[in-house]
Amino acid sequence: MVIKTSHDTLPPFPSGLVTAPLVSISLAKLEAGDKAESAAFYEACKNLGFFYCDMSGSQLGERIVENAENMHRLQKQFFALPNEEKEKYGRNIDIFYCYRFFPLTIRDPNGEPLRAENYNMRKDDILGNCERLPAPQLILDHQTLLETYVRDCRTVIDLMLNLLDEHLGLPIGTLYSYHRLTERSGDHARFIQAPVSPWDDKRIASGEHTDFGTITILFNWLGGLQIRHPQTNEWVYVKPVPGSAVVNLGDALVKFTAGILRSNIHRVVPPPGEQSGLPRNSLVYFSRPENVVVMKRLKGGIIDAQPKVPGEDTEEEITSHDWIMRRAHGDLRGIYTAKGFEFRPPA
Ligand SMILES: O=C(O)CCC(=O)C(=O)O
Ligand SMILES: [Fe+2]
Repeated sequence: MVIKTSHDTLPPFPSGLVTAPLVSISLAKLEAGDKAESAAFYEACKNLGFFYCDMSGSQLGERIVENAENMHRLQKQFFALPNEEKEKYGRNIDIFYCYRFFPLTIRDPNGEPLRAENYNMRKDDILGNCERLPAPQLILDHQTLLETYVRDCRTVIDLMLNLLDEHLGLPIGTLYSYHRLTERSGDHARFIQAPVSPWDDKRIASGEHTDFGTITILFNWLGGLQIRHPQTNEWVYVKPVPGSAVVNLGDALVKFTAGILRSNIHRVVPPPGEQSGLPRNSLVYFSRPENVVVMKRLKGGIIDAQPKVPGEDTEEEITSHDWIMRRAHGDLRGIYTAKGFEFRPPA
């Protein structure tokens, strides 16, 4: 079944662009224990670290797609709030979560700099694992949607973690034991909005990154996401596919598996072709290890046979919480690959 989404209300992704070689993995088949699908999933996790997750035919998946559309409507309402209102839930509350914006050099008709914006909602706030950070009434009014969305994304991620355990030769439940839903972690849902803006090499270069958590579930409606093709090193577009999420692995899984799994570098550029005159939204669910987990290779299974990663012996022990903060704001900016950590100072 093709799930109804709002992609067809927007101009189409241009034909003729070089696109990334993402395989499509069926959630319904993974849920049904299909061995060939599970093998294809594991290959994608080792080779590109990015794949489409086709949600059709899965009750859970179809609810996620429907709610991604509801979240998309909610994020447009949120970003349409007056700037002063959004700023009440900004850096004064938390340096990482809540509302963040980056003023651009382009201005609106009133001379105000346009903003690239995001709004980060911690899973622990949404699930009641901690005292809630203040949030606008609009967000509080959508608690059921937010909670369902978080739980559903995590059900998909937890299924994938168990499959990874199996392929890595770890006891089933090993990876989940570092990602328990009830424990504090950096998991969060993110709304993203970029205004219509011209191509800007410097800004785009400063946005190249790998995700630093575990597994990311992404929905977007317009093109603009690009990954660096691991063989050709060219930047290639990831075409949005209605009814599918883009799933990618983050650096925590590279580190836990000493480089068996892959987190691919990616970036976001202005939407291509006919889509270029539109603001761009995306919706992301980031999963991350529990705050207290120490970020180092796991013991057991085929990980033990992995060669040493450069720098592994001399690296200081760091918890997931500190790793995220230092990756986001501090002295650990960069990408983490099978070759080790590559420092990338902000442009
Ligand atoms: O907007 C997108 O399509 C991707 C966003 C992304 O890569 C991120 O927020 O980490
Ligand atoms: Fe990302």
